[in-house]
Amino acid sequence: MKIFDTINIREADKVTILNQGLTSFQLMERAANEVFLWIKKHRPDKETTFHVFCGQGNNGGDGLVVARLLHEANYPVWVDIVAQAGTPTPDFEAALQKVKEADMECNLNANYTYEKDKLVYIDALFGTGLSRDLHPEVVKVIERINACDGKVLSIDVPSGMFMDKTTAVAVESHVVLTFQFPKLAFYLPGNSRFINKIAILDIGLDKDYIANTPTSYYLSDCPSILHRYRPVSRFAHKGTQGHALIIGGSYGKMGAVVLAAKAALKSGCGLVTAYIPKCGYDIMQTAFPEAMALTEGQEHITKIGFDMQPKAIGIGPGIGQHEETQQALHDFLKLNNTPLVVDADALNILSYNKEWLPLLPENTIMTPHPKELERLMGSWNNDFDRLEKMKAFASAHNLILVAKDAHTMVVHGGTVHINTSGNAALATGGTGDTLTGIITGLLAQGYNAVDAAIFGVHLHGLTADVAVEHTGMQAFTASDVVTYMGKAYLHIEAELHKK
Ligand SMILES: NC(=O)C1=CN([C@@H]2O[C@H](COP(=O)(O)OP(=O)(O)OC[C@H]3O[C@@H](n4cnc5c(N)ncnc54)[C@H](O)[C@@H]3O)[C@@H](O)[C@H]2O)[C@@H](O)CC1
Ligand SMILES: [K+]
Repeated sequence: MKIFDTINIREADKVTILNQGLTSFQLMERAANEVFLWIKKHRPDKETTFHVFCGQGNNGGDGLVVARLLHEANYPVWVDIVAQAGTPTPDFEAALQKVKEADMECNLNANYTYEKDKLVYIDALFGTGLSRDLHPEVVKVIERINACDGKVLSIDVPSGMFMDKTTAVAVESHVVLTFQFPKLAFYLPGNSRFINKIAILDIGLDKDYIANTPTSYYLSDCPSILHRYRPVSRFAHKGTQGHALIIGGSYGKMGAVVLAAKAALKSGCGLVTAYIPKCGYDIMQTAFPEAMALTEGQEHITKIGFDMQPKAIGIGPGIGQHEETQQALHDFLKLNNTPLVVDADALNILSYNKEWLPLLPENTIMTPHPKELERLMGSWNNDFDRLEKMKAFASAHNLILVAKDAHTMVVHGGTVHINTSGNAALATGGTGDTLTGIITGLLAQGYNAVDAAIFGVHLHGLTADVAVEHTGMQAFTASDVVTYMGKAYLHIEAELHKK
């Protein structure tokens, strides 16, 4: 799904108005009606009081239309218009006129009469048009909303959130009902406290404009990753499903390579070989009998060489940073042309030896967590700066960056795919190793590198989404990524058959 910036969203509005023969107020009414229908579906009881806070731009106009529709449907509604939140737009004025005609409680001076129970706040102070810092009075309103017990529904955007720069103060919303497109700012780590759930409402914007307008940002939700999925052929055998090689492990860190190897096999590849130091031989053969094992070095890897021809290689889980291992990595990279996934200490070794980066095959996939990312490409000033630096780094080295976070981002060329699957259960040791295994396993099966990264990240998150119902959040472990991979695939198959 495409993520557009504010300029493209405005353009999409204009094109829609023109092509569908609408007025801009009719589009506002259509958008607000979608919000109203969502509320009616999710809040059918009519005892809830809706307290609508409106600014005076078009977001405030949306708020007024929603308030009127709720009133007409016999919900109790209060409206406060906040004078310092924008200057009235023509569509806001039109919406206000209709509110007045509907004879509703509408508080033009905004003296904020709060009720205690059964309260839902509708946040319509600012939308995508916020362009400068908030007036102190608006900050006060937002702080009061955030301090209250009621549920907060934000229309389009949590008010106060900037679309293209760092946000200091914004509404902490429970659900953002956003129009047509997900917004980039929703998925940035610095904005996490303002966002809980996001519902994307289709307001019928021009389909051709959406399809034909390029963007750098995409959301990877389940429907949009389906075209990257390669179901297993009826004629498959272990030879056609690909052979993955996982290189890693050192004394005390064998679990990482066991997890990665298991995840590679469970992702669907035909064969997995683990290349490990001798101290890990018994561990690997016992913990994971399906894997073949090659050993070299006693407690850490001192050389990397093998006769087999894997389809893909994942390197790094548990490998450590011993000097001999560093040299072994360098010598391996000089000779290797096989598609590669680099993780953990292999990434750290590369961070200390950036002159080795040109040795990586084109489209090598790197899977750094935030600290590893910083070591690789330097620090960033804010989330937007981080995005620019990731795009520059991936392009400069012809790499695919998988920047792990609550919303993992897959960056290649100038394009960023933001993942939506997964949950906080994944914040536990070893889940990164399973991601390396999954992506390596997919590469081995013949997925191209971009598909392997985007689909693999989604699949990995999905294991946690399907697992938590059974494991709970706290008790989920990296081994559960492996255990629930089958269920995650079944979920994807079910989505595929819905189409
Ligand atoms: N296609 C869509 O997405 C649609 C969007 N609509 C709504 O229109 C909104 C955008 O409307 P606007 O562009 O009017 O912008 P907003 O309603 O977000 O309000 C910003 C207004 O206040 C001014 N302003 C900016 N920063 C300010 C500040 N710190 N203090 C005071 N005033 C400030 C701006 O000049 C602008 O007029 C969307 O978020 C959405 O809610 C809908 O009405 C129709 C369809
Ligand atoms: K809003």
